[in-house]
Amino acid sequence: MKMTLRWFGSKHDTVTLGQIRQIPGCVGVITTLYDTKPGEVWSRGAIRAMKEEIEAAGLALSGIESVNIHDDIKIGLPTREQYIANYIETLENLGKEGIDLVCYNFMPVFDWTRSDLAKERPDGSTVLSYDQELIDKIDPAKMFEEMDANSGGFVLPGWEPDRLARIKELFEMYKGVDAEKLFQNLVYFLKAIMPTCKKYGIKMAIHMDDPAWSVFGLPRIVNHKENIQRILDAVPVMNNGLTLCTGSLGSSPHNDIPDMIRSFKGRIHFGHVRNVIHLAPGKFDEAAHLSSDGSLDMFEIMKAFYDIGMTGPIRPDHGRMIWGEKAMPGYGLYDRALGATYLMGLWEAIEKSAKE
Ligand SMILES: O=C(O)[C@@H](O)[C@@H](O)[C@H](O)[C@H](O)CO
Ligand SMILES: [Fe+2]
Repeated sequence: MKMTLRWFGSKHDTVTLGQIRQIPGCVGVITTLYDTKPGEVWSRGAIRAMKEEIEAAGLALSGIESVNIHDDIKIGLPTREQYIANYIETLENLGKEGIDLVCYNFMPVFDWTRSDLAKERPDGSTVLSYDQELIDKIDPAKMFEEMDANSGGFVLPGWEPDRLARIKELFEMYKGVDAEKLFQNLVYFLKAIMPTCKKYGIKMAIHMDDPAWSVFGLPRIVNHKENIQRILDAVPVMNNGLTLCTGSLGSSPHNDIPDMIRSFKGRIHFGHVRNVIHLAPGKFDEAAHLSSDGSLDMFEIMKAFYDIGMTGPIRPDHGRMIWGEKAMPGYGLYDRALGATYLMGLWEAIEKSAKE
């Protein structure tokens, strides 16, 4: 396991590489070219510059999160061919720069969804939270405005404003796309990119849907054990793998996460580890990483990662906002640093007791 932190680049992030370097045990960052749009080709020069900046700060570029997938690929439009060709070119440029891990998601229209980006918890910290009853009252077309108004001026990953203009049109375009069609479109995409992934040893790591159930009537296909296994089986090569996100899977109390980690052994290339607290069906808050602060058993989760011989990067996923920090919701420095050191403490204990 390599401990890493997500970083949005010096133009967009309040957290610096120098600060990340000082988190004990944190060896790399997971990053992206935040200014690129889904469907655009990433130039080799831009990738190299990003890598050099990170390495100059004494850290590794441990993977990309995300190279986003254009909606035409998810919908399965004829125009997907060009966007797939562009994606392949981006993968080639990443491969040539020695980058071998790419996280992405296959959620229609919206990336992760929350009803509140700064819900106050009893200790005064604020967290991202989800309440299905509140979401049901929101007009999906207004969702971008809601998120934007609550984001404290930061551009949220997956909620880039240029998508706002197309929201109604996007909903129209997804009308004929049910879960089966979405799955077939994912398989089509994966089959098309696999030769390039094999050539450069690139591990594609699909992120789980968040929350793990259908939102605004849009289909979900990466949300529970059987669905995820079906994706792995459809393209049964190592390069078709997972970003195992405990917070996304953990939004549903029905997901047995340690069991899923064990059964997906060999196909988990990246881990997002965070805790959530279940409040009622369809209602949860993000919590501190500590097991006792939420509903997930982080010891069992880290133990499962240890048992499968996880060698890829793990990052503390979203953190709470604490100590007056002003940062992108979920992505402040302080609580993610606490999370990283806590997870490394669990790992050290598991590792040492396994050797006794
Ligand atoms: O990790 C998470 O839960 C989120 O921050 C997502 O935005 C995630 O980065 C994407 O779904 C991956 O493509
Ligand atoms: Fe995640």
